[in-house]
Amino acid sequence: MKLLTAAQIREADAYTIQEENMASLELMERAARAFTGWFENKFLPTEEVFVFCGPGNNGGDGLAVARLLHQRKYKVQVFIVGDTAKASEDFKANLERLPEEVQAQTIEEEKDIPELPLIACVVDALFGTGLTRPLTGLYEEVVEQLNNSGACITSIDMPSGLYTDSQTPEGCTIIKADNTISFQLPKLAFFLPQHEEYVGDWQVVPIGLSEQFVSGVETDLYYTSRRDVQQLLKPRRKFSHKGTYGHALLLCGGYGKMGAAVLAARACLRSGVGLLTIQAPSAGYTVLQTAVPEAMTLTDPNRRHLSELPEAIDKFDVIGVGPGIGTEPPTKTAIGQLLATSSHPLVIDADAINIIAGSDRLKEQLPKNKVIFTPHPKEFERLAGKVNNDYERLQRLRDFCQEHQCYITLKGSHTAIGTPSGKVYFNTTGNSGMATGGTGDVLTGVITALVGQQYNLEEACILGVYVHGLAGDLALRTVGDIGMTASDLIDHLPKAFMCLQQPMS
Ligand SMILES: NC(=O)C1=CN([C@@H]2O[C@H](COP(=O)(O)OP(=O)(O)OC[C@H]3O[C@@H](n4cnc5c(N)ncnc54)[C@H](OP(=O)(O)O)[C@@H]3O)[C@@H](O)[C@H]2O)[C@@H](O)CC1
Ligand SMILES: Nc1ncnc2c1ncn2[C@@H]1O[C@H](COP(=O)(O)OP(=O)(O)O)[C@@H](O)[C@H]1O
Ligand SMILES: [K+]
Repeated sequence: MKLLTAAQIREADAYTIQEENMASLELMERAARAFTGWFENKFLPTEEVFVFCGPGNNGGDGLAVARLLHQRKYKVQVFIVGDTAKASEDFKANLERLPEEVQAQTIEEEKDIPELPLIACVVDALFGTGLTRPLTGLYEEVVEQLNNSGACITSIDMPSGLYTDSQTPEGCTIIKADNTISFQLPKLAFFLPQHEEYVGDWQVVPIGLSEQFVSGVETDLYYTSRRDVQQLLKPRRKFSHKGTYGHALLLCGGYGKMGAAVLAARACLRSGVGLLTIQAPSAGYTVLQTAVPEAMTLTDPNRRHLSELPEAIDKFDVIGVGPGIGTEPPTKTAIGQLLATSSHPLVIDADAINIIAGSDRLKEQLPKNKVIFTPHPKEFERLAGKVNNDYERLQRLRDFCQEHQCYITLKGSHTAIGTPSGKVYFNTTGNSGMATGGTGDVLTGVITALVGQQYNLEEACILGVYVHGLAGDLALRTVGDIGMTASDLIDHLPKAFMCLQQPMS
């Protein structure tokens, strides 16, 4: 699914209004109804609701929401901040529609800002996607007081003060929402870790924006929906055999880190690979043969770390390398040989990333359109350099993928997948239970298996990251977030694939 900029969202609104031959006020009413539907499911009508409205259409939404909540028996108070002389037409229309019983006050100076009860329910309708500059003066003061009030804040469309798709200048005041309910499409800002305390939990509610407009609009930013990945999933064929689904090689494990090889291997097998061979330091032989009996095990001549590539490496369809391998000099040499000689797709993780990050020569040797890197942010920084904020990191991700013609899954709460053509896909599955050692090794195994099954590299990244997060979400239901381990993810991979095989309701 596409992510749109604030400017494109404005165009989508205008296009929809024209296409459906309706008044813009009607689209605002739809938005207000969609928001109110979510609100009713979340908060009981016994709640006293304080709606803070700005001068634009976001404020107009707030006024419409206040009216709808009043109709649904909530006790509502409205506060209009600033000068309404400049207010938008739809704001003015909704102000007129506000029933007399709903108290509406104007905040014209600091002393007008109300003191809220200890447990207050606030709707933030100050600014949405039309924000053009940092909040100052009265707006800044209101937002600061709301943030300090301890109120439960729900933002309409955007937390007020946060830029939709570019870096908000340093030190600006922004609403710290508990929930953000966004219209039709999530906004780029929601996917960036630096905005966690402002956006809170976000959800999207549909308002029927023109599908024709959205399908025609140009963007290189996407987020993955269940529907997107279901379309990628390949059925297994009746007359297929293990040779149909690829022979993967994992170069993983080291003395004291043989578990990384076990996790990657078990995840690879649970993701549909036909055959799996692991090459690991000889100290791992018994461990691997015992823990992963389905895999074949080759031993490196070195007892403790990887020092050689296997013979006949060409027979493999894909090679996953990195988890647990360390950065000893013979391992560095082996990684250099791999990059120089391998004609296969490579899934490169962990210490293999660190080794390449430390050598410009190795970076130059990266085979084009054959490599997937799976770094966490620290590994990415080693590979691509330091950045000052999440927007810079995103740009660096695109630049690196384009320069080296590679794929990168930059791991995190919303893993960002960069492609050689400069596209970025944000993942939408996963949870904080996955923030535990070994879950990255699992991802390496999953993606390696998918490449082995002839998914192209872009598909393997998108599907692999999604199903890995989905396994985490399914594990959440059985073991919760605190007790979740990487092995739980592996155990839930089969169920995750089964979920994707179910038709969407
Ligand atoms: N379009 C539609 O049909 C639909 C839109 N919808 C809703 O509308 C929202 C977008 O509405 P919007 O474009 O009116 O922008 P909004 O966020 O209310 O703010 C703009 C106003 O604020 C002002 N301003 C900006 N920055 C400022 C600052 N720092 N400090 C002070 N003032 C500042 C700016 O005036 P300026 O001074 O820049 O001329 C202008 O007056 C969107 O998020 C969604 O909620 C839905 O109802 C669906 C249908
Ligand atoms: N808060 C979170 N929400 C969703 N996914 C997460 C979260 N924290 C970590 N993950 C996922 O868990 C994995 C962690 O990988 P990584 O840091 O490489 O772990 P390790 O090196 O221990 O295997 C990544 O796939 C990441 O996206
Ligand atoms: K808002």
